[in-house]
Amino acid sequence: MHLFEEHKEGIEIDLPDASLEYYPAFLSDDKANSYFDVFLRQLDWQQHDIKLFGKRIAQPRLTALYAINSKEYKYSNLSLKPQLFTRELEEINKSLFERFHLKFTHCLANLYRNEKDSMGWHADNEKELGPEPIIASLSLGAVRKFQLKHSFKKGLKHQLELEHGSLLLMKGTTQDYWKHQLPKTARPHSPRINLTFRNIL
Ligand SMILES: O=C(O)CCC(=O)C(=O)O
Ligand SMILES: [Fe+2]
Repeated sequence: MHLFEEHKEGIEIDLPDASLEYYPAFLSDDKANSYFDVFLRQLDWQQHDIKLFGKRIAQPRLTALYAINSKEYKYSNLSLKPQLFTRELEEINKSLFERFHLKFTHCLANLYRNEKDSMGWHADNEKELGPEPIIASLSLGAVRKFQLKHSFKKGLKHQLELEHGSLLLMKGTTQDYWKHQLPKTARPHSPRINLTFRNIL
């Protein structure tokens, strides 16, 4: 009982100019397993092209956008039209409100099919997210490395492993001062799903 309670606690990741909280067991293993299966089947996974140095290339992952409204989300030269939250996404959104009193309108889902899929260095600082956006990032499936680097102070970096059922909250000035990425890896990995809940104004 006591151990279980401890696991529900968040860990503050202490980095300058950032505000990061990591909840290793935000979801129970059972709940995380069932969400992983549901989202893998249920979400409308698409592979979009992005422009990189003037060339069109396919994003090295699949994505799907969901929301409580029909507001589009623009990022990396893409404008995505959301579908309405599924019952399970609504359930998670509700639990984020109950647990943290955070409200989100959108969920950008990412599917990393294997170790070759990745997301490059970026900050989630689109102006529709408003100043000091809060992003709640839920991880399901394979454990992957998540890296952060300071945008202005050279050499300042951090790395963590995002576990099955874990939640990472990025708050405050994190997006103003830090970039993050999910690198590809050499070691074989099974699929990973990441859900990033965001509030789009
Ligand atoms: O997959 C992850 O953990 C990161 C996803 C991310 O940074 C994003 O969707 O903006
Ligand atoms: Fe991001």
